[in-house]
Amino acid sequence: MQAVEIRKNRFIGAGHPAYIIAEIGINHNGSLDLAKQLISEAAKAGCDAVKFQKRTPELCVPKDQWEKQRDTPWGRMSYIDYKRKTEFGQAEYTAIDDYCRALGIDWFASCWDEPSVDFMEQFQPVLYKMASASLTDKPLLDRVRATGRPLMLSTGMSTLDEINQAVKWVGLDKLMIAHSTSSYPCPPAELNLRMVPVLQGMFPGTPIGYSGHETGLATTVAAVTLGASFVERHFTLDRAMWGSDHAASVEPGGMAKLVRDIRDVEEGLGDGVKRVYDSELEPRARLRRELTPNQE
Ligand SMILES: C=C(OP(=O)(O)O)C(=O)O
Repeated sequence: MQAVEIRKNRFIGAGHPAYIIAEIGINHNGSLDLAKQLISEAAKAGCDAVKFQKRTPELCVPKDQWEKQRDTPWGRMSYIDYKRKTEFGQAEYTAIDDYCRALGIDWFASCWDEPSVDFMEQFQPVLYKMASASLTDKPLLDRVRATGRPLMLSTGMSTLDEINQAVKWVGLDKLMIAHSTSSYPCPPAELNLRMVPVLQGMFPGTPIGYSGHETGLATTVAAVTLGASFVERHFTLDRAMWGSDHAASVEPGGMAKLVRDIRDVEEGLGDGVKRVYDSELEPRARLRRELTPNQE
């Protein structure tokens, strides 16, 4: 499997530590302060990157939903106004870019429409993520590919035919593919983690990862054991916060544990070459019975 170099000396793929992404998405609830706290906690937990979702609400919300009324922490308002209120713009993303640089953590976004890709380009992101919902959106995939940056393609809610079609459209250059199931939260029975090696078999030269929406941590660690070279989990300060993605997110303590467990598993997997370690010599001498020649 080839690795994709997303920035100088940071590769995603076989032989490199799993790239761990804290998906802030829309869990900042429109607050830059909250976004900064999330970035800081993700960096403390040892994550490689934080991720956001960038949309132009007028292009992403179907027209028949615009005027639907909704209760929000800011009072009752139309769905389109709510989406506008929770969308970050120039000032917030400039501050996020500065903050992430200062903390030494990567950041990028999934872009849900073409102007959002054009907007993100000013920040020269390490990569673009395409959400599972965008896998069949050829104009958007084309726009992202035209940037020449690495692409992480998520495959939730998709058939194998749709995945093959999307890969034909985008090509294999600097491509990474994430297995995912788009249920929030996703029950273990629908995680289907064996799709990680199946996708690896379908696309042998391409780093395969995992974008998880389960509530626990063990299954994300298992995805790494099965070969995922990057993982993404939603991230929140408090799962009880108002908003659609908080409940299926990981809190800072959980994220620190997840990072630690992934790093332990990566180290623990070893190289598969059987050897007797020096640390085993003393127990070996002490615990093995001394056999007489005719017992051997
Ligand atoms: C929804 C997203 O991703 P996924 O489909 O991997 O959950 C996203 O990145 O915005």
